[in-house]
Amino acid sequence: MWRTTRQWGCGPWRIRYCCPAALGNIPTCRGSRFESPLSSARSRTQYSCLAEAGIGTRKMSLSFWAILCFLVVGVYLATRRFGLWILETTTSWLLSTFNPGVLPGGKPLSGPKWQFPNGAILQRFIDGRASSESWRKYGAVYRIWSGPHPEIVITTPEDLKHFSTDASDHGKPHNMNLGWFLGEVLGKCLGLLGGQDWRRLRRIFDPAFTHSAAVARIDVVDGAARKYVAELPRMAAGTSTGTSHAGGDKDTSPPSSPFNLLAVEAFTKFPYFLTASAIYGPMTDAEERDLWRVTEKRIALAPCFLIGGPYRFALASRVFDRAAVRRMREYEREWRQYNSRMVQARRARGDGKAPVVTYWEEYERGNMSLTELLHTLDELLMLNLDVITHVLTWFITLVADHEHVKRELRDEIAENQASVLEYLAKTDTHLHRCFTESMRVRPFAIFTPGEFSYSVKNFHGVLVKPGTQILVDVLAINVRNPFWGANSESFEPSRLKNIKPSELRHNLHSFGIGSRKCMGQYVAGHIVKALVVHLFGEFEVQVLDGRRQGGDGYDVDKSSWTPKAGASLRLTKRESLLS
Ligand code: HEM
Repeated sequence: MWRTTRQWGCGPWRIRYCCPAALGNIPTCRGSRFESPLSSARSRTQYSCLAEAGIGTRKMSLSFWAILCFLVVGVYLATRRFGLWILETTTSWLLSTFNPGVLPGGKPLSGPKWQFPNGAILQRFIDGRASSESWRKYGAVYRIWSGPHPEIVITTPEDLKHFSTDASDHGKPHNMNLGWFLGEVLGKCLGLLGGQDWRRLRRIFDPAFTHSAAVARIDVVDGAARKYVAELPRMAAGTSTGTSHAGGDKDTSPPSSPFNLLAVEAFTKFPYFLTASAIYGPMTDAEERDLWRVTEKRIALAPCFLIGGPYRFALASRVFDRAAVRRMREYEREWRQYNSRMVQARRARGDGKAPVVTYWEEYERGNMSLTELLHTLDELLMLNLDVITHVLTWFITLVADHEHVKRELRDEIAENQASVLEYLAKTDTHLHRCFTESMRVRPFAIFTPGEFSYSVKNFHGVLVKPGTQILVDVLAINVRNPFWGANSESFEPSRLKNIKPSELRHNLHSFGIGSRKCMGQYVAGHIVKALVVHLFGEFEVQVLDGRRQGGDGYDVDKSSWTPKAGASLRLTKRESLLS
């Protein structure tokens, strides 16, 4: 029995399901049938009208529900199909209208649409090579988005030259335009600071990485490379790919030659621990193990830097992914403790000259904060782990895969066997040309991290606002640039023989521009070249797997933000070229 009127819907769609009170009677209502306790004709008439009205209402309610369902399903499907498109199109329009990054008097600017949830960050870092190619359609200067921030991409040597004119005064945007999560790990490192703060930190950290400091350590680097290469057969026995060519069950004894290695697996730790020893001085096995343990925690945080969305904001990160924030805080704590322990150990063994001790003293004197120190140490080690591994894996893969280049390198190594240390420091050698050429064709970042000028920049008529981040499309400069000729994509170190360094300034991007050039370039160069010399001096190295059918393509390891060589190599011991 109904005692009250029931209604669904609203406005014209409001339907009375059963309305006895309107007639002053109380019918019993069973299902959709009305049964009246009254028997008069009037009552019957009233009830028959009501019954008709009930049937009409029922029909109406059925059509209403059908239409409503249709609408709901339609909106749902349209949202699924076009919601993202609507969101991205609206956001792109809003951003390019209210935050264009360029001044109205100049040429208009186009570029790829803003993409959910972080602009073009993933395409830029994870799929840089394909993006650089597909974004060519936007012209010589175009705009991409980093979250809500406009970033202007330049692609020609003329614009790079113009951008470099005030390079010494370039600034860096807050947290590289990547948001809160990255800022908590790296926001105060020297590479992300500008102005006086950058100058202050660079003065503190520079001395251990100058050209002369790097040359003074070259014997350490050479000795470590020799030892590492000698250990490779043993290491191969313990890795997933380190199988002896002879086949058979895997055992842990060094494989008989030849044996196979994955380039990324085999050549990650060598440059890492050598860079670490440039900061901490000689390290024990336990210290290396501890460092690698903290590093693994840090590696696990890296995706949160690029995904964007909630990770751009403190509160949203905490709400959306509390576990990631907890892991980040845990890493912070362990990184601080690790460095503090290392300083104590150096002081205890009387090694006051280790750079880490000097850095710590600067912190104790108040010349930099603990956050600046720890973030910069992270930059030197953790952030650059991917960079230097990238360079090394491509250097080895490309040389191994070009017979004439490899032959020339072996001959040169043999000629220089009596003076390897001087050989490693030289820059007018085939070895150095191979190093530069591999960075030319396989840059670690297709788009530079970026920086901004404090003055208006006019690129092909586009007037970029001061303070807007500007990126260089490295592939456009290093490869598509007419300066490099028709076969610019191929790995041909001899092409560098007759090019003056001044000509390379705006036609090659390898270690950055102006006074913000890479601080670790000499140390990194020696490490990478030393390993290559000993590797090719002791082994015949061939690319076993990872070459794409046709052309110069190779498999790429995309497990991190730099696209490292994904090749596996076959190593065969040969008569040593080194004394
Ligand atoms: C062969 C390997 C390396 C290459 C190709 C390389 C390349 C670069 C590039 C292109 C920049 C400029 C980035 C920008 O535009 O903001 C840079 C900056 C920097 N690099 Fe490297 N890098 C390498 C290894 C290293 C290593 C091993 C270290 C650590 C010791 C290091 C420390 C730095 C620092 C501190 C900066 C920031 C400089 C500043 O802003 O003043 N790099 N590097």
